[in-house]
Amino acid sequence: MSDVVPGTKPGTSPGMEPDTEDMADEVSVVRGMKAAYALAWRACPGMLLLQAAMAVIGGTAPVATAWLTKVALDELTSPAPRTGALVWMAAGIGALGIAMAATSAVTAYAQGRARRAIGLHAQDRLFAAVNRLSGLARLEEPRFHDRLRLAQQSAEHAPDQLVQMGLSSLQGTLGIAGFLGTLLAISPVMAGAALVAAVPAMIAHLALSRRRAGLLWHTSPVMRRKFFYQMLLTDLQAAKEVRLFGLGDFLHGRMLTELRAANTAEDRLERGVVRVQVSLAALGALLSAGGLLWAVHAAAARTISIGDVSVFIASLAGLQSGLGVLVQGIAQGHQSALVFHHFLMVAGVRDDLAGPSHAGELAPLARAIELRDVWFRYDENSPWILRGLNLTIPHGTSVAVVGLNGAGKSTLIKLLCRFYDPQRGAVLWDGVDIRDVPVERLRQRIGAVFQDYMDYDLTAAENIGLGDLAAIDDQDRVRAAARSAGVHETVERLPAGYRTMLSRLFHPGDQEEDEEGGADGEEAARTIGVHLSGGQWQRLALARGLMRQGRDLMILDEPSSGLDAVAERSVHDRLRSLREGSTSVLVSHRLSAVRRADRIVVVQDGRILESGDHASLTASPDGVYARLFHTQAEGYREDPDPSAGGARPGSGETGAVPTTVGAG
Ligand SMILES: Nc1ncnc2c1ncn2[C@@H]1O[C@H](COP(=O)(O)OP(=O)(O)OP(=O)(O)O)[C@@H](O)[C@H]1O
Repeated sequence: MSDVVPGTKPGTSPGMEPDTEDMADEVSVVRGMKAAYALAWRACPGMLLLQAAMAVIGGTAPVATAWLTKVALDELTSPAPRTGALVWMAAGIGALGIAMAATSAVTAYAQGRARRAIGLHAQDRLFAAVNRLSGLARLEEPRFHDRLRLAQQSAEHAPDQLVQMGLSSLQGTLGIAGFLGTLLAISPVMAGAALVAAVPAMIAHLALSRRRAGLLWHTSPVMRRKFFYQMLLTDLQAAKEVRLFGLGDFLHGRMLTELRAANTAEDRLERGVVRVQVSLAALGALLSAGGLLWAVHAAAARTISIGDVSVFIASLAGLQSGLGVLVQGIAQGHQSALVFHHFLMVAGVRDDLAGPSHAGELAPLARAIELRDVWFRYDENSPWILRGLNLTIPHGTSVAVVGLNGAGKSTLIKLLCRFYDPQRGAVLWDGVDIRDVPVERLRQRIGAVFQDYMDYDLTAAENIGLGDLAAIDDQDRVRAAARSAGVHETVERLPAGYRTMLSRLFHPGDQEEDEEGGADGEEAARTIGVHLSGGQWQRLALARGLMRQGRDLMILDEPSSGLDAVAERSVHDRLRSLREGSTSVLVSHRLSAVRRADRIVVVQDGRILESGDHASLTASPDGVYARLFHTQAEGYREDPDPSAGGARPGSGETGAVPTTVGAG
C-alpha cells in the first residue's frame, strides 16, 4: 500500500509546522519589547509610574549632589567663605542623600508589586493560550514543551526585567546627560573618550545576551531530560519500580549527566563573559587613570580649580558607571526580549485543529456517525495507523471495536472525539463533517471513559463531578453516576464519604484552611493520605464518564480492564442496560464484555476487517474474531490432561466465559 495519500484536506494536518524560528531576530526583539511593555502597562500602570518617578529622582540627584559639592568646595577654598551659604549647601547635599535613600526603598516596593502583577497577567495569558489548543498534537511536540518552559520562565521575569531595563535606562540617561554636560564643559576630549569606550562594551554585551538566550533554548532538551529523571526519582507512581529494580542510582546518574552537560555549556559561556568583562574593566580603568592624570596636571597648572577637579572626577566616574549600567541594562533587556519571544510564540500559538468557517450548532444525533475512508497517522514520519477505514455507527446502537494491540482502536476513538483530524477522509455526524462545527459543540455531545484515564488529586465527589462541570455540585447526580459505576459503596465507606480527599500530595484541609481559616481540621486529619486501589480509581473514572450519560455518544475505551471478575460482570451488566437505545462505542479486549454489542467490528491493518454480531462472527471459524474468542475461551476451559493440573476447585476459573484477549 502506498504511503502517499492524495487529496489531503488542506489545513487539517495534525503535524506541526517546521520549527524554523528557534531564535528571534532583531525585528522580533523590538516587537517582544513592545509587547512586554504593553503587558506590564496593562498589569500595573500605577506601579510603573511610581517607579518612573523614582528613576527621575535617582537619575538627577547624583548630578545635583556633584554640582553642589563642587560649589561648596569652591566656596570653601575662596578667600572669604560664606558660612550661611555653606550650611545651605550642606543641607542640600544631605537632603539629596535622603531622597536617594528613599527612592531605593520605594522603588523596591513598587518593583515587587509590579513583578507580581505582571507575573499574574503573563501566566494568565500563557495558560489561556494553552487552553485554546483543542487537539493533542501540539502537546505531543517535545519542542513545544521546551518553548512552554521558557515561556513560563520569561512570563515571570522578562516583562519585569524589560521594565527595569527601561527605568534604569531612563535613570542612567538622565545621569549620563548631567555628567556628560559637566565633562564637556571641563574636558570635551575626556567626554568623547568615555562615550567611545562605551561602544565596544555595548557590542560585547549584546553579543553575550544573544549567546545567553541561545544557550537557554539549546540546553532546553537537556534540561527537560534532567527534569524527567528528577521526576522519576521523586514520583510516587514510579517509586515501586525504581525501588524494586534498583533504578535509583541509574536515574540519579543520568540526571547528573544531563546537569553536567548543561553546566559545561554554561561554563563555556561564562568564560567568555569573564574575558569580555576583564577587557572592558581594563579599558574603563585606563580611561579613569588618564582622566585623573589630566585633571591633576591641569589643577597644578591652575587652569582648573580644586572644585573643578572634584566635579571632573565625580562626573567621569558617574559617566562611566552610568554608561556601564545603561549598556548592561540594554543587554539584559535584549536577552529578556529574546527569551520573551518564546512567550509570544506560545501566547499566540495557532490551534492544532483548523477551526470551522462558521460557528454552527451540532444537532443531536439522529441517524448515524460515519468514518468515511479515514486515513490517519500521527505525523508525517510515522506509519499510517488507519488506512481508508470505513465504519458506520447507527444512532441508538452499540458498536464494539476489537483488535490486537496497536491495531488503532484508541486512535479511532480519538478521531471520534476530534483530538486529531484525519489526513484524508472524514468523520461525519449525521452527514455533517465534524470539522465544520466548533469542536466544543461536538464534545458536549460525547461522554467518554478513556483507557488512560486520570486520577485527580481532588475529593471523591469532584473526581466524579468533573465529568459534567455544570453539575459538579449536584450530589444526587454524582451519587447516581457512582452507583452506575458500582463505586458508591466504596466511596461511602471512605473516612469523609464523598468529601474525602483522594490525594497524598495535598493536605485535605489545604483548601479549606485557605478559604475558612483552618476549619474541619479533625476531619482533615482523618482523611490524610486516602488512596484508592487501581480498580477503584477506574470505577471512579467510569462514574465520571457516566456523569454524561444521556449524551448522544458514549465512548468506553477499556472501561473495565482493572476490575475484578465480579465487578467487571456487574459493571458490564449495568453499562449494557444504560447503553440500551443509546449510541455507544465500546473498545475492549474482554470479549465477554463485547459479545452482546449490536455490532462488533475487528480492526486490523488500519481497516475494518470483520463486522457483525457475536453469533455471525463466531460462525466463521477462520475469522479473526472467532480465533480471538476461542483463544480466550480456551484459557478458561478445564485442561483435559489431569497431569497438567486441572482448574482448582473454587477458584472460579472453570467457566468457559472468556475474560481477556491475550496480548497481540
Ligand atoms: N500519540 C501518538 N503518537 C504517535 N503514535 C501513536 C500515538 N498513539 C498511538 N500511536 C501508535 O498508533 C498505533 C495504534 O495505537 P492505538 O493506541 O490506537 O492502538 P490500540 O488498538 O488501541 O492498542 P491497544 O489494544 O494496545 O490499546 C500504535 O502503533 C502506536 O504506537
